[in-house]
Formats: sequence, structure tokens, C-alpha cells
Amino acid sequence: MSSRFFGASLSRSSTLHPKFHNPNSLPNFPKSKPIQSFPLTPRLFSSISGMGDARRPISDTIPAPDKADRSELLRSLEFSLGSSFSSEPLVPNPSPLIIVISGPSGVGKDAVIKRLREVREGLHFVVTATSRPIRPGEVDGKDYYFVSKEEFLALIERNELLEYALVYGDYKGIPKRQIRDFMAKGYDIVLRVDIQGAETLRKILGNSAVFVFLMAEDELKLVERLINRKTETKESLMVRVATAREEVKHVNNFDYVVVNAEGKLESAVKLVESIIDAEKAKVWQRNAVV
Ligand SMILES: Nc1ncnc2c1ncn2[C@@H]1O[C@H](COP(=O)(O)OP(=O)(O)OP(=O)(O)O)[C@@H](O)[C@H]1O
Repeated sequence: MSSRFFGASLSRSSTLHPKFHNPNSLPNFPKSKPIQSFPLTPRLFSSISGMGDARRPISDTIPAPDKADRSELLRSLEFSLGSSFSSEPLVPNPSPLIIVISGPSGVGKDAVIKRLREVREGLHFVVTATSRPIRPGEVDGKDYYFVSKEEFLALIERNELLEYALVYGDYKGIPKRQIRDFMAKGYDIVLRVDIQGAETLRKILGNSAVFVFLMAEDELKLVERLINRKTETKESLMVRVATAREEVKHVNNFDYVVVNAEGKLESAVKLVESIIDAEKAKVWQRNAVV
């Protein structure tokens, strides 16, 4: 982690997305003491002594606020303080975040992410690469990046995947390049992974990413949600529910837990947004490097 105010993270990407960052307003922070804009030390006194009378009280050189006009007052304050007032932002743009959203099957990961995509700008939802054949209705580059098994193995070989797994005979993995490219443009990155994937990512990214665990309000509601979705056979239902029981025990490896209660999807999405907002306001930023 490094500080938004004092650390190396002060040098920000200059390729921030134009939609939500004005590149002209990018702060050009000095390398040291970035928020000490008003040095009230020797500089002040040297400028006053330069005026001829070091013993003269500072207040004598500044017109009364109710008599002087604003620009005159500003100028004399600047003169007395020995430097002009900067209109550069005092707080630099926050570092792009990596947000890992996970939780048991049926908790609503896709539902939360779909809504987040609608309500929040500046997020990039990572598209996973897979060696599984494309299914009817799926779009390459939107649902997944569909690659052959050989291409997938080449991605592994070239260390181009942040994390990958073999799921029911098909490879699935997170392309690093996609994350790098979007972070360089100032986007925050959202990764949707199962609990095992989240555990692997925690080992790789440590505290440099934010880990959010989605939870249902109770076990019964979670099972009902899976039944209502009508996507599972009785066997897969059994496996998913049994796995979910185990998975909720892993909540301690996460930074935040968000309850996606029945009929309260909107509140869950708002809470995820608040987590992102709070993370962006942190003095000590998690600077993820992929
Ligand atoms: N807050 C909610 N209230 C009621 N129903 C919900 C809520 N959130 C999600 N659902 C519904 O629950 C079902 C499961 O949600 P979803 O498919 O998003 O879960 P998931 O965590 O992505 O599951 P999986 O890991 O199996 O893909 C869906 O039918 C979805 O519409």
C-alpha cells in the first residue's frame, strides 16, 4: 500500500478515462511535501524582512477583509505568505482498484454485477478466457474470450494469466493484459470469481485488491434462490448447496461482507458502491500491480 499524499503513488496515470477525469486537471504535485502548500516558516519571514521591517506585525501588511476587495486581499495574503495560492487539486486522483466479488453459488454475484454495470461508470468487468466451446447465444469477448486449448496453454506458458483453473475439463483464466490495459486508462477492475478463485487471488494479490464476500441473509433463502433459478439438476443442486455450506466459513479471508437479501438487490449494490467509494477515499491506497 502507499499513500495518496506522501508516497510513490503520487505519480498518476496520465491516460485516465476522459469520461470521468479531466486530464487537464491532473494534479502536478511536487515530489515532496505535496499538501504543505503554505509553508509558514523561514520563507514567510524572509519575504516580510524583504519588505523592510522584520518587526512589523504581519497583520499590518494585509488589508482588512471588510475594506479590501477580494483580489487585493488575496494578493497581499500571497505576498505576506511568500508564495501564490495554487489551484492545483490538493488530493490526487485515487489509484485504480481491483475489486474481487465472490460468494457461494446462487448468492447473486451475476445479479449484483449486472446491476453495478448499469449504475456505475469507470468500472471494467473482466472477461474471462476459456477453452470451452462457445454455446449458442454467447458472444466472444462479451461472455468469455473463447480460445482453443492450445491457445490457452500458450497463455499459461507465457505467464499471461493472473489465475486459472481447470473446471470440468475446460480451462478458465483471467488475462493480465486486460487488467493492465484498463487500469492504465484509470478504470477500476471488477473480478467475479468463486470462493476458490478468490482464495487463489488473495495469495497472488494480497492486500493490494479489495475482496468482497456476497452472502444471503440465511441458508434457506440461498437454497430457494438456486431452486427458483431453475438451472440446476438435483445432483448439481446438492453439490452447490453442500459446497456453499463449506464456503461461508471462508468469509474471514475477505475484507468486506455484503448481504444480498431477498428483494434487496439494490441495497447490496449500493453497499458495494459505498465500499468502492470508501476505498477510493483512503489515504493509504492499495496499489495493485498485475
Ligand atoms: N437480492 C435478490 N433477491 C431475490 N433474488 C435474487 C437476488 N439476487 C439474485 N437473485 C436471483 O437469485 C438467482 C441466483 O443469482 P445469480 O445467478 O446472480 O447467482 P450467482 O452467485 O452468480 O450464482 P453462480 O455462482 O451459480 O453463477 C438468480 O435467479 C437471481 O435473479
